Amino acid sequence: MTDIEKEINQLREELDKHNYKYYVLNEPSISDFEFDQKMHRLTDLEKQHPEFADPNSPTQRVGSDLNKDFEQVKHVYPMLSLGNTYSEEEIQDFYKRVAKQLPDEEFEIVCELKYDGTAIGLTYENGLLVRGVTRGDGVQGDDVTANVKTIRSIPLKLKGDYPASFEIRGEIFLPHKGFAHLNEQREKAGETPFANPRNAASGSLKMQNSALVAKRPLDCFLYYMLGEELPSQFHKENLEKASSWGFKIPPYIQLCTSIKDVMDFIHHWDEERHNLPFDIDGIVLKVNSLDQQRRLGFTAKSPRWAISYKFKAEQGYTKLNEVTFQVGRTGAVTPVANLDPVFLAGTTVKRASLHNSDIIASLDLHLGDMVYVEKGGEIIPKIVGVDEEARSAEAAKVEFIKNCPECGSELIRIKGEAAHYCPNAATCPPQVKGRVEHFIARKAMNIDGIGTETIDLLYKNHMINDVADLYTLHPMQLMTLDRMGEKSAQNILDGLEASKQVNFARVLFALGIRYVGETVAKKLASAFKNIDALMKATQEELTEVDEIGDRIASSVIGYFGEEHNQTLIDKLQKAGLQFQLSEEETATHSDKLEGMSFVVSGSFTSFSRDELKSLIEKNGGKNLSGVSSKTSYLVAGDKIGPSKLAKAEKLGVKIISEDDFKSMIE
Ligand SMILES: NC(=O)c1ccc[n+]([C@@H]2O[C@H](COP(=O)([O-])OP(=O)(O)OC[C@H]3O[C@@H](n4cnc5c(N)ncnc54)[C@H](O)[C@@H]3O)[C@@H](O)[C@H]2O)c1
Ligand SMILES: [Zn+2]
Repeated sequence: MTDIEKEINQLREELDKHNYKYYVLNEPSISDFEFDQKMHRLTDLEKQHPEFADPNSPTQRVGSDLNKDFEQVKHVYPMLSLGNTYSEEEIQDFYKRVAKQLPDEEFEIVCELKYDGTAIGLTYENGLLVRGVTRGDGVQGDDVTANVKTIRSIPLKLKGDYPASFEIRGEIFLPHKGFAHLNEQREKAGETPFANPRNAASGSLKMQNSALVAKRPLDCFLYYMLGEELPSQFHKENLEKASSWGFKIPPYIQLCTSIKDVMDFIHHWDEERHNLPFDIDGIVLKVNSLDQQRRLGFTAKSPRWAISYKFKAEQGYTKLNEVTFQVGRTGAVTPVANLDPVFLAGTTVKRASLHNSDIIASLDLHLGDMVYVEKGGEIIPKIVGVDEEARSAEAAKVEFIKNCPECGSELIRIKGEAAHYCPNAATCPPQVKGRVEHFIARKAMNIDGIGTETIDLLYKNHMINDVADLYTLHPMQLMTLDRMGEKSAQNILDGLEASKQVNFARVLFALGIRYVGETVAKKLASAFKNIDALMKATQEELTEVDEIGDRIASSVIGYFGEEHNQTLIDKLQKAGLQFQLSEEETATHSDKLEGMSFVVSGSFTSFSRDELKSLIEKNGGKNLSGVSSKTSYLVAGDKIGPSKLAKAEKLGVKIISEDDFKSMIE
C-alpha cells in the first residue's frame, strides 16, 4: 500500500469514527474546525488520486445519525449536507460559479443564519403534521414523530391556504437559557452535563420517552420547503407563506443581489451572533429561484445552489496561573490549566484541558504564561497557543508530576500511549470511587438512589472498597449515613436487587475494563457467552472477534490477569449477578454459520448493515472488517466498496447477495 493510500484509508476511518461520535453518540471529541480540515484534506487527496475513489468515503456521504431504536423512513427528497468553508474567498468563488452556470441571468442569493442544532424534515398532509424524520444517512432517517410533536413551536395543525401535501425542513435547537437550565438540573442529579446546546438538542430528540423530551425546552426554526405544489417558485416567498400557516420562520433572512450584500451580511453576523439567544455556527447562502436551484443541481452530498460559511471558533487571551492534575476512574491523569477568567463565546472560562504531557511539552508551557484558548466541541476549552514574548525570564516550565496526587504511587506510562496512569487501581481513592460511579450508571447496572455524594460517604465510612461491597450493604448500615432515611436506604437496596437481572453484556461493561465500552462489551458477551470462557480467552481468540483489536484484547487480558479482579468477579458471581447469556439470549442464537466468517459491504434493502452483522453473530458466524484469505463470504450490498470487491475476486472469496445470505440462515 502506498503512503497516499494509507493516509486516505486512515482519514476515512477517522472521519467515520468522528461522524459516529458526533451524530449518534452526540459526544464529539474534536472541534468542528479540526473535523472540517481532515475532510478537506481527504477531499483533496481523492481529487488528486481518483484511482482510490470509493462511494462509501465520508466525502461522498452524509454523516449518519441513524439509531437502531427508531423506525427508519425513506426520504421523499434526499436530505443532504451543505458544502462548507471558512474562507471568504471561497464564498466569492461560489458566487462566481453560480453566475457562470447561469449565464446572462439575474439571480438572487438568500442569506440565512446557520442554526446549530439538528436537522428535521416535517411532512404535512391536509394541514396536519404526519411525520418528523431526522436526516439519518441522507437517504433514510429515524422516525421521531412522537418526540417532534412535543415541541411547542412546531404546529400540529396549520391554518390558511397550505398545499395538501408538502415537506418543510428546519433545525431543532436548544436556546441558551434552556440549555443552562437543563445542565443545572443534570448536574444536580449527578448526571454528566451536555457539552453544548447542539449535543443536547440532538440527544434530546433521540430519547425513547417522549414525555421526557417534552420537558426539554427545544425550539425549531424552519428554513426550506419542498413539494409538488408549492405556493411560490422562490425559496424566500415560500418561507413567508409558511410563516402565515403557523411555522416559526426566523427573522434573520436577507435577500442579496450582489456579493457585497452577501459579505456585509456575513460580517454583520460574525459580530452580532454573540447577542443571539441561541448558537449559530455560520451563515447559509441559497439561490432564491427554485428553477435555478433545479438547474444547478446536486453533488453526491450537497446542493450546488447553496453553501455555508462557517465562523472560526473565537479565541481568548489570558494568563495561566497553575496546572493541577486529576485522576480519573481508569487511573489516567489529566492535567488541567487554571486560568485568569476570560469571556469566550458566551461564557466565562477559568479552566482549560491540557490532555497529556505531550501537549504540555509541545506548547512549551511555563507558569504565568499568556495563552490563547479556544472552545471546540467540548465543554472544557483548550489551550491552542502561547504568547512567548509575554513570558518573563524567571518563569518556571510546567512539569508533569511523577507521583499520583491522590495516593502517592509512582505514575507509569503505557508504551504507545500519551496518558500517564496511576497504577494503584485497587486502592487509589478516585479510581475506586470512579469505578463505583461507572458501575451504577444508567447504561451499566442502572442502580437508582446512589449518587456521587452517597458513594463518597460510603467510601469514607469504609462501607465499600469495591463494587462487590455494594451487595453486602445492610439497611441499618446505610441509615447511619448523613441524610439517609429509611426510604432512601430501601430504594438503594431495591436498586441493587434489581440490578441482579441486568444482562451479561451490561455487567461486563459495568466492570469498567479499559476500552471495553458498551459495544465492545456486547461483542464480547455474544462471542464468549460466559465469563469463564472470556477469562480464559487468548489474545488471538479475542482479536478474532469483529472490531476487537490488539489494544482492547491486551486490556481484557490484563484485567482478568489481576488477582484482585478475579476475586471481585468471584464476589459478584456469588452476589447473583449475570455472568452468562440468558437462555432467551442463547435461544435466539443458532449455529448455522458456525466456523464461517463474513465481510459485509454496501447497503441493503431488508436490514441495516449493523442488523446484518448482528444476524451473522447470532447465527454463530464471525464478522471481519476486511477481506482476507480467511474470509468465507463477502456479503455484497448496493454501492459495495470497489476495493473490497476487487480483493474478494482476487482471493477467490465467495461473493454473495443479501438474498443468498437470507437463505443461509433460514
Ligand atoms: N466535531 C466532530 O467530530 C464532527 C463530526 C461530524 C461533523 N461535524 C461537523 O458537522 C459538519 C457537517 O455536518 P452537516 O453535514 O450536518 O453539515 P453542516 O452542519 O455543515 O450543514 C448542513 C446542516 O446545516 C443545518 N442548517 C442550519 N441552518 C440552516 C439553514 N438556514 N439552511 C439550511 N441548513 C441549515 C441543517 O441541519 C443541515 O443539515 C461538519 O462540517 C463538522 O463541522 C463535526
Ligand atoms: Zn493514585
